[in-house]
Amino acid sequence: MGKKTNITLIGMPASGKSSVGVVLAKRLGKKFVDTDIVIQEKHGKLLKELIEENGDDGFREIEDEVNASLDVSNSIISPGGSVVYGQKAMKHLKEISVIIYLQLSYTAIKSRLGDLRERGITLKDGQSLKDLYLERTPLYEKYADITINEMKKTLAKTIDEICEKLGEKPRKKRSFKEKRFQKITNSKGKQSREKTDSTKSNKERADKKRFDNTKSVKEKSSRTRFGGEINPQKNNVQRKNLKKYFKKNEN
Ligand SMILES: Nc1ncnc2c1ncn2[C@@H]1O[C@H](COP(=O)(O)OP(=O)(O)O)[C@@H](O)[C@H]1O
Ligand SMILES: O=C(O)C1=C[C@@H](OP(=O)(O)O)[C@@H](O)[C@H](O)C1
Ligand SMILES: [Mg+2]
Repeated sequence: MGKKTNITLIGMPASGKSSVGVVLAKRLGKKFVDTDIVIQEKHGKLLKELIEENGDDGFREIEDEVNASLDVSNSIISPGGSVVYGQKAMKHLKEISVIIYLQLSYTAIKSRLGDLRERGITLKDGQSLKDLYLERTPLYEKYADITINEMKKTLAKTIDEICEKLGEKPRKKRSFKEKRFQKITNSKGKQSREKTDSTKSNKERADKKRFDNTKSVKEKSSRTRFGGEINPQKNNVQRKNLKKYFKKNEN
């Protein structure tokens, strides 16, 4: 497993092979290959059309052939869910990649899937989604090097778990405080926290802008009135005078 630079995701349709695959590729700095797209490109037709024209068995032959001749490196490979029927394809994918099975319950798959035929799933006449799930589960289990249970996990959590199982460094998690507040240093070198701009409400942003504008107008007028730069920290008399001046002018 150590020398393999490719990762192949297998699992039922809608288990997330394509959506998890593309994000995982970005996370690990790898290329992304959706072999359903390779099939469409090669045959110049949509998967749905290929299934209609060639039947389920004909489509699976095409799928087997395309996946078996995949020549890629440093890639996340996301084949279609039916790839596990292809012996040539699975032998090849096993040789060139670490195989990860994205496992999800039947109920979760059913609720994620919309119109089965529209989505182009290869179902034999009279076969239900439940039959398909039961038929395929042992095949996914047979080929998997690693199994990830996706139940009740967000896409990000699934990716974290894949990385963990692959022995990749975990993403540095920022604490709630870090996300909401940024560290600021005042003129005395003391550190405190202020809400980050992206987490401020519109009202808070508007208030801050108004405060900053007022501050700069006050600073400007104080310079004009008292001449040149002032240092309020050092000059208490000047500070007191300034306070009086602003109080008088604000009323
Ligand atoms: N936690 C999740 N992880 C991955 N996909 C999810 C998740 N929750 C909902 N989904 C949805 O499930 C579907 C997965 O589809 P897709 O990535 O095409 O799967 P596959 O390639 O295995 O058929 C997408 O519509 C995606 O938005
Ligand atoms: O499981 C299937 O029968 C299929 C799944 C599809 O891919 P996804 O698993 O990416 O949806 C696609 O390859 C084809 O329409 C057949
Ligand atoms: Mg897919």
